[in-house]
Amino acid sequence: MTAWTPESRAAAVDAVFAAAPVLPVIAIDDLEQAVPLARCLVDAGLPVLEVTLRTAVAVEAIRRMASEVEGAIVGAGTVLSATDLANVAGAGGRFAISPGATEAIYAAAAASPIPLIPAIATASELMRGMEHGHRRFKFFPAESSGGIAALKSFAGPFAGVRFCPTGGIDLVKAPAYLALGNVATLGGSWMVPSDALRAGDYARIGRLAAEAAALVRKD
Ligand SMILES: O=C(O)C(=O)C[C@H](O)[C@H](O)COP(=O)(O)O
Repeated sequence: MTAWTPESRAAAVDAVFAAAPVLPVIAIDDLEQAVPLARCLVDAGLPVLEVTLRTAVAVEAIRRMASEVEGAIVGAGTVLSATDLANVAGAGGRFAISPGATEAIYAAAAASPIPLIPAIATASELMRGMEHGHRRFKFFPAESSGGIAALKSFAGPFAGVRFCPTGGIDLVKAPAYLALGNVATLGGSWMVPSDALRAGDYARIGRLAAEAAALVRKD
C-alpha cells in the first residue's frame, strides 16, 4: 500500500464517520451473538460498529460481522498495541480506534492498511497526533475531559481537526455534541446495554439503536 498522507488518512476516516451519526461501542462475550447483534444494529440504521478488544472473542466477532453482515462497516475499539492493530486488519476490520495513543501505536498506524483513529484528551496530545499525520481523533473520555466546552476550545487553534467524542455520552447529551462543527460522529455504549445483550433482547437494542440513528449532526 502507499503511505498515508494526512489528507488520505483523514479522507479514509471521514468515509467511516460519514456513514452514521453514532458508533455503537460493543463488548461481546458470546461469539454466537456477533452476527445477530451486527444485523440488528445495521437494520436499525447504525452500520458503523466499534467492537472493543476487551473480550476473548472480539477479533473473531469482527471477522464474522465483517464477512457475514451486509452493510456493516466493522472496526475495533480498545486497540492498545501494534499486535491489536494487525489482528483487526487481518480479521477484515475497516478501522481501528485506540483509547489513547503512544509512539508505538503511531508507528504501527503508519504501516497499517486500515486507518487508526487515536484518542486524545488534551491539546498537547492532539499536537503530537498531528505531528504523526493524524487529523481525526477520538476525544476520550469526553465527558470527564471537558466535554462540549473542551471541543469548542479546540476549534480555534485546531481548525481542520474533527473528532469522535466518546465516554459518558448518552442519547440526551448527544445532540449538543453533534451540533459542534468539529464533531464528525460520536461513540457510545448506551444502545447495547450489557443486560440486554446477555438476554439476547435484540428488540430493545434495536429500539435504542434506532433512536440513536435518528440523531442529526451538523455538516
Ligand atoms: O474501549 C475503548 O477503547 C474506549 O475507549 C472506551 C469506550 O469508548 C467507552 O467505554 C465507551 O464509553 P461509554 O459510552 O461511556 O460506555
